[in-house]
Amino acid sequence: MNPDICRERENATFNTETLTNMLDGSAEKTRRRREIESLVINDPDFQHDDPNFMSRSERYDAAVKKSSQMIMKLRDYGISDPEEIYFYKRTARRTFHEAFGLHYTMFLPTLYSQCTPEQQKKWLPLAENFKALGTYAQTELGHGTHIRKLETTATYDPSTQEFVLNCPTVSSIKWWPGGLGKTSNHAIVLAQLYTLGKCHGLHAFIVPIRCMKTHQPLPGVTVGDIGPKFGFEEVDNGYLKLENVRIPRENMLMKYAQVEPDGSYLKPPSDKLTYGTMVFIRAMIVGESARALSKSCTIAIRYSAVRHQSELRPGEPEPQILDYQAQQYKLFPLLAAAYAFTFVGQYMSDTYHRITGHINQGDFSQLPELHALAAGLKAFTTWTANAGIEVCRMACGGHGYLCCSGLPDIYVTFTPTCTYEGENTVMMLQTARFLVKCYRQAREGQQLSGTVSYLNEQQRLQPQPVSSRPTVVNINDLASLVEAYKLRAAKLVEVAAKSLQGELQRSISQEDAWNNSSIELVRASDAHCHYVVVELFAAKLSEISDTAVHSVLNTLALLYALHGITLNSGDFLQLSQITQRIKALLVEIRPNAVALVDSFDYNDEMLNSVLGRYDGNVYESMFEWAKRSPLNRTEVRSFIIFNIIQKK
Ligand SMILES: CCCCCCCC(=O)SCCNC(=O)CCNC(=O)[C@H](O)C(C)(C)COP(=O)(O)OP(=O)(O)OC[C@H]1O[C@@H](n2cnc3c(N)ncnc32)[C@H](O)[C@@H]1OP(=O)(O)O
Ligand SMILES: Cc1cc2nc3c(=O)[nH]c(=O)nc-3n(C[C@H](O)[C@H](O)[C@H](O)COP(=O)(O)OP(=O)(O)OC[C@H]3O[C@@H](n4cnc5c(N)ncnc54)[C@H](O)[C@@H]3O)c2cc1C
Repeated sequence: MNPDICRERENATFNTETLTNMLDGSAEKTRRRREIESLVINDPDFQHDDPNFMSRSERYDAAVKKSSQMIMKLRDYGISDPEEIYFYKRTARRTFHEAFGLHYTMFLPTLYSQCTPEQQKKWLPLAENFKALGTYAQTELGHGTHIRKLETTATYDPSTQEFVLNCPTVSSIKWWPGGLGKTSNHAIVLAQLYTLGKCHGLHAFIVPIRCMKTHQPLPGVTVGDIGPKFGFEEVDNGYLKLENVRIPRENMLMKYAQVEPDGSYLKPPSDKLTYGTMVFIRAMIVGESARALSKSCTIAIRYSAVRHQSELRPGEPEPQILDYQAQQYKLFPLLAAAYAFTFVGQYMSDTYHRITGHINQGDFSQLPELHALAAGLKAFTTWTANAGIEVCRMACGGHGYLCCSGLPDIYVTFTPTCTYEGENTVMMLQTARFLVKCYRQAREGQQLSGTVSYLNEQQRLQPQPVSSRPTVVNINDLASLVEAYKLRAAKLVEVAAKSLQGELQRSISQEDAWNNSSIELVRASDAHCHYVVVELFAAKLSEISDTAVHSVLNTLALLYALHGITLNSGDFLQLSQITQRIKALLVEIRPNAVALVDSFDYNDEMLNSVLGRYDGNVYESMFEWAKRSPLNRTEVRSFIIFNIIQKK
């Protein structure tokens, strides 16, 4: 064990196991999680070579094999709890995506949430036993964001009681769905529904695309892989062109909307229920932001504890780079954000399941807030985590640029979360749409609830416009900082609403007024989400009984809130002493930095990082990893180089 990293652990002021148990929910949950992870770690079937040493085809083949093995092994172990399945898979997957990922994350959840009981009876056994292997085909070459303009059509033929699916233009070809290119034999296809000559907008259909016996594309189906990407190399994101493909009427997902045998259309209680799977994934991505950022911080902080470089005081030994204030200022606010997002991810998942429970009982009243919250927090946390992973990589110097550091793979796998499941800017605008509506309701005296109730508070403090009220902050008191973030959010929502109002008074259209206020609208959503994160971090602290853990997390929460003020100082009164306070907090966190990342409890296999190894033996491991590179399997035949030199 590297002596530096041993010393770091000896210096910690709290018990990492206590914090790990808190993050897991209990000591028993930690035990069970580790037990499941060890099933993978000790399984020779999962000890394979680094995908970075493989071609794209080899990576895809390995991913399919691993997906298949996981299915069999989970069955053999009798593991069926979704959270336990997740622990098993994320250990086996390491940083990479699963070949059957979309089947689990979107195909199955769509069947669960949008099939009638009869349809579930038919499709769930097929899907749960992987006879029907599916994906979610919504995006087209011409449209990803603006889904009301998707062009694929599903036209009802009452004479045969079938839908005829077509991609009428090149821009209507389905493009991007994960697992579509080679793996899936079915797809949930989002298409414009036409019946009795009328268009009823976007609906979901189960479309067989490959023969379940031969796996060959079915008649009228052109399908394939879209080619190499920035990352996701083991995933066959694909294209799908449908030409007069006929499916039975019963293949339209009819839990909410129906087409009768005669073609008559029965509308859903809300036309946004078709969008439900997207809200689910957005809500789950918030937790993925926390995991990607916490893994990156684990790697960068452990490495920074064992890396010695440069000279802090002449004549003294080279210090650990973690002792540089600049390195702490890079990493510790990200460590704080990783904890903040861990708590927000738990809150978002709980909120999603609570509200969808109400929706399943027919109460749709909280759907708008759920959509706005999931959209905003998905954008806010992925933008922060995306940038943070790169800061962690660069904080590791040259070795961070090596694939064996794990950071390039974390980055290229995580970065599309800023785009997929709702491009972040578009999501922030969706949240703004909800905030402006709530602001107007508050001004009319309506009582708001949930995460926007602060807009009522600010109205009561009238007549001073929010924007004119000074932000007085007690920088040592988290409650005071939460208030500052609340006031900032209220201020920026008011600024955005007034910008819209001003535009409208110039008698331009609502749409142009909206577009001309987009900067203020996005900033208002960003401020709202930032307030929600700070508020949830503070609320979590009140649940912690262990004083040592409470103290170290309180320090992180103060750092997260104060650092956020310096990043947005234009929105707060710049408090000159904040920087001094941040410096003092960095010093306070320094002895606990390694223990804080240890508490995330990522085993080496899952971390997949030579720099972030638990034992800190970085250099020896880097050398061993490099020697395994395929390029080192053979010596370059000298005459090749010799001939090149000769030709000069
Ligand atoms: C491991 C995981 C791998 C995942 C891989 C990635 C998978 C994917 O990427 S799948 C494809 C994802 N694609 C998307 O997310 C598309 C993003 N675009 C959209 O969601 C929509 O086009 C959107 C929201 C931008 C605009 O939708 P549109 O129908 O035009 O609505 P819009 O006119 O803006 O608003 C109308 C109303 O609908 C509401 N609304 C919009 N979307 C939703 C929703 N999902 N749920 C509830 N309400 C919604 C709005 O709040 C608004 O309400 P109100 O009128 O009360 O203000
Ligand atoms: C790795 C990966 C996996 C994917 N998997 C799937 C999948 O499994 N199934 C699936 O259906 N799709 C999938 N997608 C597609 C993904 O959902 C879309 O790429 C995403 O919704 C963004 O849409 P777009 O590509 O059309 O971007 P665009 O909307 O064209 O975005 C381009 C730019 O236009 C801006 N913009 C667009 N509209 C507005 C607006 N109203 N106001 C202001 N600015 C705007 C955006 O902010 C952005 O800057 C995947 C994509 C990736 C990268």
